[in-house]
Amino acid sequence: NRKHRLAYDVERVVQEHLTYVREEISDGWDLIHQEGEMKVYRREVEENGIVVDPLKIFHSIKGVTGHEICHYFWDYRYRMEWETTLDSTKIIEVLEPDTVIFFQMHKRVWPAAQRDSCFWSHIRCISNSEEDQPTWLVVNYTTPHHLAPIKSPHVRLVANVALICETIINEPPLNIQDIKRENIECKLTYVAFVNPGGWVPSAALRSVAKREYPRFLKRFTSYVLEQTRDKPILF
Ligand SMILES: O=S(=O)(CCO)c1ccc(-c2ccc(C3CCCC3)c([C@@H]3C[C@@H]3c3ccccn3)c2)cc1
Repeated sequence: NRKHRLAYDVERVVQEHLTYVREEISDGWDLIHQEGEMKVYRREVEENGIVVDPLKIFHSIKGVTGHEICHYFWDYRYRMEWETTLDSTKIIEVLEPDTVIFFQMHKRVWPAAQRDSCFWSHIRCISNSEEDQPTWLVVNYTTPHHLAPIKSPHVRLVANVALICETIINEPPLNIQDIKRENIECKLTYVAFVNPGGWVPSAALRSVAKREYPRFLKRFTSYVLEQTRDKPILF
């Protein structure tokens, strides 16, 4: 039986991401940016002349767990502290404790019209059978909502975004409570399928994406490091 009206959609999209995240970077993906452990790949795709380039970022961050990364990404309370490309974000519906619906106003990227987005956002822990750490993930997926009417001149973004995290414990000490932050590492995969929802100059959008995604992920992961530095590890 269904937990809420979007439960089937959430399940389907989560399973899709779990299937594709393991897919090796095949040909057709260009490495467009590399910075330390961060590798940013993009495929150039246009639909009806609109740039909808899929984006895939691999990154590993020492000193935090996948649970901590997903917690700070999903929880709206922190969003405006790390998201510099938003004018506003608000929860418009809580479907269940780990699934909410957000409405966001994105900062205008001249000369394009201002974008807004409405998506369900779901956080989940997937504990695999082996003893190693579970996988944590967050999915943000566009959904219509009566409290998020599309109002001109704003253009509704269409987004399917996932942040999938594994936690690695390097040189595990004998008992788990002795694990220190220098023993842990989060390996994350961030995928974003963003359709700007209306025409944007291709070159402009590609250069904005190339600049903004690495910046956004770097700022977000630095924010989590600083928030968790002196807190007990959240596995
Ligand atoms: O990871 S999330 O779910 C975090 C929750 O907020 C997410 C991240 C990014 C976006 C996003 C929204 C708008 C735009 C463009 C489209 C036309 C004009 C603005 C872009 C383009 C790719 C460039 C971009 C990339 C990163 C950050 C901002 N800008 C991306 C949406 C959701």
